[in-house]
Amino acid sequence: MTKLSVNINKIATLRNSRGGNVPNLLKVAKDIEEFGAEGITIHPRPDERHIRYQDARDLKNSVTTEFNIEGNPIQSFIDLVLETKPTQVTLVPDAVDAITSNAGWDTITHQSFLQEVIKEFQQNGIRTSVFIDADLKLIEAAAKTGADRIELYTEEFASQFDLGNFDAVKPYTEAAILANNLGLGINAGHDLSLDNIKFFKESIPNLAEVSIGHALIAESLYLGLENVVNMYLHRLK
Ligand SMILES: CC(=O)[C@@H](O)[C@H](O)COP(=O)(O)O
Ligand SMILES: NCC(=O)COP(=O)(O)O
Repeated sequence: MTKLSVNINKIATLRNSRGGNVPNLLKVAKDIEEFGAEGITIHPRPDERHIRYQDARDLKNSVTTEFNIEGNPIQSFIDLVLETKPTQVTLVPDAVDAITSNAGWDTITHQSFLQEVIKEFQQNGIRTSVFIDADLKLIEAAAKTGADRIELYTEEFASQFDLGNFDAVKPYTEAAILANNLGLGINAGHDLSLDNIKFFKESIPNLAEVSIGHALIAESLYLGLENVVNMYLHRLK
């Protein structure tokens, strides 16, 4: 079974556009859990344009499913994660001014840095995951960082799927087989949607978790949040 973790960045974006507390991020997260999602993901960015650092603290006291915090391990992010102690931290090498995540880690170049931060998170009881492209050399190097899991960066798959190029999943399948052999757990995310999730899940052996935000919230505008969460759960069975 693959767990669904809903990324609520877009709920915070909507809230921040008016400066008040509508929609209420904590209530939406609670409702998403009640609708059946197995996790809540946030990706605070240094400019706090959507998720604020205080949101992470508030959510820690309220989320009862798996809590996943994603981000680039700059010192303020490391401090926030060590303070809030989520279930999982997903390390993403996003530039400060990136509109959204646009690359996975070079686990060869940054191996010793990753080893160091991963060790610190693990010593604090936090599961670690490394955002990564479906590249076998980088997956091998990811295993050497000591990470518990990888998160496959699925943007390339999603854009090729939209074009009807279903073979684009092959590198992800191969990456997952290698990761399984190396003892790494497998997560995935970025641009996954109701259209592509079933095919992706069926192509990836032992897919532990997907985190989905942008498409899920957009789909909810038409279909409703509860329906959409359940449609994902159905496709992930
Ligand atoms: C790592 C990843 O792919 C997601 O966290 C994505 O970057 C969401 O962040 P935004 O909502 O800021 O686009
Ligand atoms: N880790 C991926 C994530 O949390 C959501 O990405 P997206 O669905 O907003 O592209």
